[in-house]
Amino acid sequence: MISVEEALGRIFDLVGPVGTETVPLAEAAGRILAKTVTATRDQPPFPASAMDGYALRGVEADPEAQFKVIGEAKAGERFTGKVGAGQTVRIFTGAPVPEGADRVIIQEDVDLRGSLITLHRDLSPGANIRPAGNDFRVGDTVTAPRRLSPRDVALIASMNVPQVTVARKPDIALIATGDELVMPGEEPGPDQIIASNSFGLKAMLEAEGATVRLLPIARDNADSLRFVLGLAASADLVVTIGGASVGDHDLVGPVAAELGMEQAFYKVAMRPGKPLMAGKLGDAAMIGLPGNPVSAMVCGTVFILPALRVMLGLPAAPVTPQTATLTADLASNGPRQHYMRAVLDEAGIAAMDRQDSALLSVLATANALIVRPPNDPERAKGEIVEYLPL
Ligand SMILES: Nc1nc2c(c(=O)[nH]1)N[C@H]1C(S)=C(S)[C@@H](COP(=O)(O)OP(=O)(O)OC[C@H]3O[C@@H](n4cnc5c(N)ncnc54)[C@H](O)[C@@H]3O)O[C@H]1N2
Ligand code: MOO
Repeated sequence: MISVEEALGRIFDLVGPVGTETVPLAEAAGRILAKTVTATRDQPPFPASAMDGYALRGVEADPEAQFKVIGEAKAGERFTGKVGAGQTVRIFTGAPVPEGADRVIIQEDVDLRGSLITLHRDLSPGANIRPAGNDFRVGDTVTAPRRLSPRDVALIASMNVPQVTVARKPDIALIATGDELVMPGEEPGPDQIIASNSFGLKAMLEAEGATVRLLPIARDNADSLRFVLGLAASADLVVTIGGASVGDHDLVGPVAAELGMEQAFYKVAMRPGKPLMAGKLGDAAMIGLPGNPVSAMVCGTVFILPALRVMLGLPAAPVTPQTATLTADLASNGPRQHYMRAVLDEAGIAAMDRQDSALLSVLATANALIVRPPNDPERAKGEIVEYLPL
């Protein structure tokens, strides 16, 4: 059995960036920017008023000084003349500051009578002018790779860039296996249960940026598994669920081998998730997840999400653990790295009572996985432990 770190390294060797596509900016949020965006203009493109008020020559802004209003500048329409001595231009927020003026007096600091303004005795400080290029200049960049936030999208729009090059969404084929499984909404037989892992994993991987195809459930015979694996042929990553262990009906390893899978590893020193396998099946990477629901979701978090990030052009890196203070003792750990379902709150973190890898109700209540290294000794309340947020 290899360590989690070694397994993740071997999975990184199986995957690479899947290529790029161009999308309209309106559809770019959440996508991974693949090509750095460069501003094609300055923002603001001219010195702009930051307030509604009166533009004038700052040296003349003495208390109770008077100015003649000679015109108006609004956002979208500049005043084309020049502001001279004793003159002012009525100006609104976002308007180009007229030539000759270098200060905007806010309208609250002014009395207007006819076409004459008188400044108040106490004036608010500041010129109230945003210099040209104050926000960004031609040539400034939004660098790739990065996941585009709504804030990035607003900035790119402001740079007058209508479409962006992003990583193509990796195509992931998900295959649940087992005679015991039916789809949610179907009528299960007396010995059957509902396929759940595929739905949890689809949600997890799509939230990260993949397109996930749920293929038909493969039955516990080689023909069925061969057939469904055939449907996955064009995928970037094939993920099977279940049938990975050592039982007579655990066929994923043998059938994938028969189809030419080059195995990178089988079995990892982790809990849950021990019977994990990975390899290359044709051009696709293949990951065989254990069937126990919590094992599948934990392996998805620890291995598939980091692999997906590499496929999206992001750096190869494990999920970054965080630290928290234990609010309850922990027993010593065995030889496998243990990902314990836990609840994190303001007081700290505590492992949940039931850690069976079949319990989705426990996983759904958990909001963190405490990471226990192999052979970690007993840990007492108050000690610091590492965890992965869920
Ligand atoms: N003799 C041994 N038995 C087992 C070992 C072992 O080392 N020696 N390992 C155990 C561990 S650990 C795990 S994890 C499981 C993994 O087994 P498989 O990957 O072969 O999974 P299955 O047997 O197909 O299923 C296990 C369990 O999960 C349920 N399942 C499967 N797929 C789904 C799905 N899509 N949605 C919901 N539930 C699913 C399945 O019904 C079983 O209950 O093996 C142990 N055994
Ligand atoms: O490795 Mo199994 O995943 O502990 O239930």
